[in-house]
Amino acid sequence: MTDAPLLVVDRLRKTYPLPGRGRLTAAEDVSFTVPRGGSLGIVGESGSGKTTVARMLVGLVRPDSGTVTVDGRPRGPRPPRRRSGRLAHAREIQMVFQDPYVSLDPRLTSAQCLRTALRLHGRDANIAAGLLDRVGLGAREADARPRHLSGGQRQRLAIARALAVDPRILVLDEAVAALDVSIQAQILQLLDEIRRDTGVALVFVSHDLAVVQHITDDVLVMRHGRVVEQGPTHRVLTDPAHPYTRLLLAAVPGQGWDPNTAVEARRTLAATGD
Ligand SMILES: Nc1ncnc2c1ncn2[C@@H]1O[C@H](COP(=O)(O)OP(=O)(O)OP(=O)(O)O)[C@@H](O)[C@H]1O
Repeated sequence: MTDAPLLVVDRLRKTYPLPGRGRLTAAEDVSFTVPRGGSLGIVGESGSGKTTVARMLVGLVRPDSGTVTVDGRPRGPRPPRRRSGRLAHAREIQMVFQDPYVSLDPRLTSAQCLRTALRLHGRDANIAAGLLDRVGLGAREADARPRHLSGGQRQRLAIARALAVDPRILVLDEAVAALDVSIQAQILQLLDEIRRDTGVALVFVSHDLAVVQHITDDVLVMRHGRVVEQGPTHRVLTDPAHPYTRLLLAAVPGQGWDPNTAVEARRTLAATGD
């Protein structure tokens, strides 16, 4: 066990071609670290580049430049060719998406889905029941196919499948955004427990500050592809240094919330060109 960070992301950059000429910079100079068992939130509005960064971490998007290193091992721009290398690569980082429905095989029951993932990674398929139990799914859900599960149950299954691989890092991209608030709270609590029990590190991508508030140690605020602020979540959310972070906080509905204040804050920020 060392004190070196588990995940080191160094100056990731990604551009996409724009229709006609030129390129859009979706991520520019994005750097951060996550300690073993740590949890980092990546927040920002729609289009700020969060998903692009998350996808570069897992290898679904190829960066123009920059590096991702897990436990001292640089991740190549493409998954390794050999099967053993590919499996080891998948064990480093797993991703859970906003809509698990599209990433779950509709033909498999929950138990079959987990057993398949466990076997693929050379693990004991008999621990499937324990994993289902871990995420709060019972015998009925074990035998159900995804279309017969609720949104929250499907997300629990997606988390269990990611855990079946025994990953070092779990990247969750808007993983609770489609769920209603009470189910969101249950899933967030579950993730927090899993982190404490297994030591898996979490990277939590969300447009919702309330979501990262409770389950992340550190937060990174993105705007127009750049990191405008990063630091301990409590500090950033209670004493934000950047006007854009203040704008995001003003936009969170709560007691006494006034949408006009949020709209006005945005106008001011746009006018300063910050
Ligand atoms: N495959 C692509 N081709 C071209 N442009 C893209 C592509 N993927 C993303 N973009 C653009 O890159 C920018 C960042 O998108 P990204 O999805 O990373 O943002 P985001 O913060 O995750 O937003 P959201 O919360 O809406 O998903 C956006 O302007 C988006 O239109």
